[in-house]
Amino acid sequence: MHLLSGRVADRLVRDAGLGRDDLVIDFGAGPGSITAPLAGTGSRVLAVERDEAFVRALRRRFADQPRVRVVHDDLRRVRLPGRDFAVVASIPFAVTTPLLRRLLTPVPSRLARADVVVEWGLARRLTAARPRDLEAAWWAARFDLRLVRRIPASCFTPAPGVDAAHLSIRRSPVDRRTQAVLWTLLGAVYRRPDTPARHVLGDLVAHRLAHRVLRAHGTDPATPAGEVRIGHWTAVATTLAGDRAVSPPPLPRALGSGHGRVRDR
Ligand SMILES: C[S@+](CC[C@H](N)C(=O)[O-])C[C@H]1O[C@@H](n2cnc3c(N)ncnc32)[C@H](O)[C@@H]1O
Repeated sequence: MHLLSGRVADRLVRDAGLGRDDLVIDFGAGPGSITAPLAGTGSRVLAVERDEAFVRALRRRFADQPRVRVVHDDLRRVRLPGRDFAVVASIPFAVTTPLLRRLLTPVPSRLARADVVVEWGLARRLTAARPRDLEAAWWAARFDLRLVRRIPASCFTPAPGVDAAHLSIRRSPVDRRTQAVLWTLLGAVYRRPDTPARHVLGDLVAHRLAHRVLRAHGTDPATPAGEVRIGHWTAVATTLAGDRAVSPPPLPRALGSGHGRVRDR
């Protein structure tokens, strides 16, 4: 499935706001409809593609552009850069979730920003103010996820059965200690989403502190924990992380690697 018009690719690249200092990855580069405008930004571009014929064509097409490197690999396994990078890509629908897991789950992820095409329904789910599960909450608490626009199925060939969306992803400045608090907090929330927030938080810190912190962030302590907006949980975690009396358990090992899958136990 490839983009028919250059307009969608141009807009994605424009919104990404890249310059010469950036390193950007196009996952599933295909014929290069996104790689080409990316090359025009002057950034260093990695075009990852697993199909041999496309790889050969991409290498020919960008042979005179030393800042474009074509990587023949599977996006689920390719080594990710050890420095901050951006992603601009129309991600193959079948492997969107494994790729997002690699980019958004690990605590040490070097993903700084992404402008990607994903399935419309997935973009809607990931940008809900109240994520429906722990994984979506973990991503939304540490990255600003926005649905930029709908992209009709007719913009692709062959046309998929569903529309797509431009999803914008920007890393939020959440330090490691706050992430440790967040992990414990969100794990508790998604184990008991129907329980009042004050009880869920009150099982982790003193009841008076739980009450005070929830109120300070404009959350009624009686609200079911799963209905509290994700931005409020991030704010609560930030406040608690600043309190030296709070000592969160260490983050699980799976969150430190590039292959983390979010599980709450
Ligand atoms: C939906 S993507 C978009 C292609 C192009 N960037 C565009 O926007 O027109 C399709 C491309 O992803 C490649 N692809 C599919 N699965 C892949 C994987 N696991 N790793 C790397 N490339 C993959 C396919 O070979 C195909 O060229």
